[in-house]
Amino acid sequence: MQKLNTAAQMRLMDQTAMHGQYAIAPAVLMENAGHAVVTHAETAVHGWQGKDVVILCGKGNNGGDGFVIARHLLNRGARVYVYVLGTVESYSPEARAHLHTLQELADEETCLIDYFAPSDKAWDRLYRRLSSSQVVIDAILGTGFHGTLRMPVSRIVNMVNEVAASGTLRVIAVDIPTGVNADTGDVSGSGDEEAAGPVFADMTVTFGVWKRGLLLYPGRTCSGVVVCDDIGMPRPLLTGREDDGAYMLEESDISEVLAPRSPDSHKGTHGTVAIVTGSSDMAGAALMAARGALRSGAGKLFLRVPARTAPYCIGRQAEAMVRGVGTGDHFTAADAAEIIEESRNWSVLAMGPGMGKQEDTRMFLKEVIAHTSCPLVLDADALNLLAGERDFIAPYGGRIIMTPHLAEFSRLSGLPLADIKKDCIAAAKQFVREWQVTLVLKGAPTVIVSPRTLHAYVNPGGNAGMACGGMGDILTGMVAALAVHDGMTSLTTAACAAVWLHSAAGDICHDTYGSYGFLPMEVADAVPRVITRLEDSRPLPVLQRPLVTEA
Ligand SMILES: NC(=O)C1=CN([C@@H]2O[C@H](COP(=O)(O)OP(=O)(O)OC[C@H]3O[C@@H](n4cnc5c(N)ncnc54)[C@H](OP(=O)(O)O)[C@@H]3O)[C@@H](O)[C@H]2O)[C@@H](O)CC1
Ligand SMILES: [K+]
Repeated sequence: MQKLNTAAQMRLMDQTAMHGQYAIAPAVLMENAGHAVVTHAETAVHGWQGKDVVILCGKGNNGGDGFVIARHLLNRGARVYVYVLGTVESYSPEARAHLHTLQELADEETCLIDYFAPSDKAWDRLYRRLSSSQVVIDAILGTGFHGTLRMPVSRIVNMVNEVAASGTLRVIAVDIPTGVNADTGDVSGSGDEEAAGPVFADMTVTFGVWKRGLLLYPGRTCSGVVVCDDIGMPRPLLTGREDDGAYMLEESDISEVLAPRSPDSHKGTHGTVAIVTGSSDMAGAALMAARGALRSGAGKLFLRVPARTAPYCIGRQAEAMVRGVGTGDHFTAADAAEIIEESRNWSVLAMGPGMGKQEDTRMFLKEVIAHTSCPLVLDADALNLLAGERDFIAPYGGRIIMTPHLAEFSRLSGLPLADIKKDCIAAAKQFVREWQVTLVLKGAPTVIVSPRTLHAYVNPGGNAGMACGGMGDILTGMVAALAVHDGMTSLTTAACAAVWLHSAAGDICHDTYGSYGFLPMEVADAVPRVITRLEDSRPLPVLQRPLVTEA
């Protein structure tokens, strides 16, 4: 799991490293940061030897990193053209010290320093320099960026993007591309066509831990390949958990919690999953949720649909035990007692996909939520029906996982879509604080929030081919099956595992089909392959390791 920090958390981390108990000299961290960029980017630019490199150094510490980078590039045989956008006096002591060293190395041949003062001539010179170079280092702004890029930075960034678009210039961003908000992934110029956009980098070398903006869209599209270097930060600062924590899920997090099946297990051991959903014109949603659960290892699967929907479901998924409930084409309050009674034998109950938005289905739903005791997964129409029902839901929140996509989340929470998109982690946390449920906010990326810790877990996987009706229904079934999987310590853990497996299965389909036309059922069918891959990569427990290995 990788920590995802905000700019403020990064500042605190830097301050603690430098001025707290660890007392690391500020110039040392900057030195390590600059050196890290040169090292990590070397392969991406096919070696520095003989390269012409433009280094754009802003007036903050991101610019200071640029001075260090210039020095190391000289040692590796590059020619550097350093553009200094601040005044010498305005730099921090450590940046000024590194600039001083660079000034001592300046010459006409390999190390040109340009104290950039905008004029027609200066713009022209910069454009020509960018056009004749192979690499540009974006050390203009880092975590200190806010708002919309101002002159002269805005014009410099436009120029970099224009020249890079011709394909001859590689763009390496220092810490985060200039113009990307480190907290939210929002970018300069979004929603304002007149304003300058952010730098579009081929690679970003980020320091200490990931910044949230590198993973959240649209910032993610600007970051290229991201490499994180610890730059020698003390380990407790890199791994410590913060109150307002956010973390990026990794494969190892999931393989850790997906315990291997015991050889003497049976279907009863692997959870009895119930899916109570569907309506007459949406039987497919119920079937897809069922397939998601079955492909994720549900031991037994009960599918309960409205009576008139049942003929469309019976026999379509042979492993599911299907029965119609009531007499109509949607659930009504009168159907609740039957489901509540049956739920005593179920380990988990999922509701919502294709359920319809009838008023009496709302009554059904509330009755079932209030009178069952197993974990509940609520998706799609269940969420539409529960819009604004915070006070009703919160007392049951500890056993509820809600899985809205952005539009459902907007209806449910009452938050405008634009605000959610602007800072989806903050919106998700605020919601969980109030509703007390485990939240899976589906989107690119999907964010999971725990009601116990309010930590947010961001899933980096998945692809545009998954933007298709039915993908969410598959996930609903997967979340339900994993909620009762051995080894899941909480509903949040199960939700994280399901989301990660779902996207990894989607990525397998993407490898086969590309971004168009693979089906939700195919994603479900790829899940066992992902689980097998995880099992194969898991180190054997000590007792299962062979004592003698043959040479
Ligand atoms: N020990 C450490 O701390 C370490 C830090 N490190 C490095 O420091 C970086 C953070 O440095 P930082 O805090 O100095 O901020 P930084 O990103 O350089 O920018 C500040 C300048 O941006 C300007 N500015 C803001 N918005 C703007 C806009 N819209 N348009 C135009 N200008 C705008 C703002 O101007 P102002 O708005 O204040 O007038 C201010 O002058 C971090 O990303 C990492 O690279 C590493 O060396 C490791 C050790
Ligand atoms: K930068």
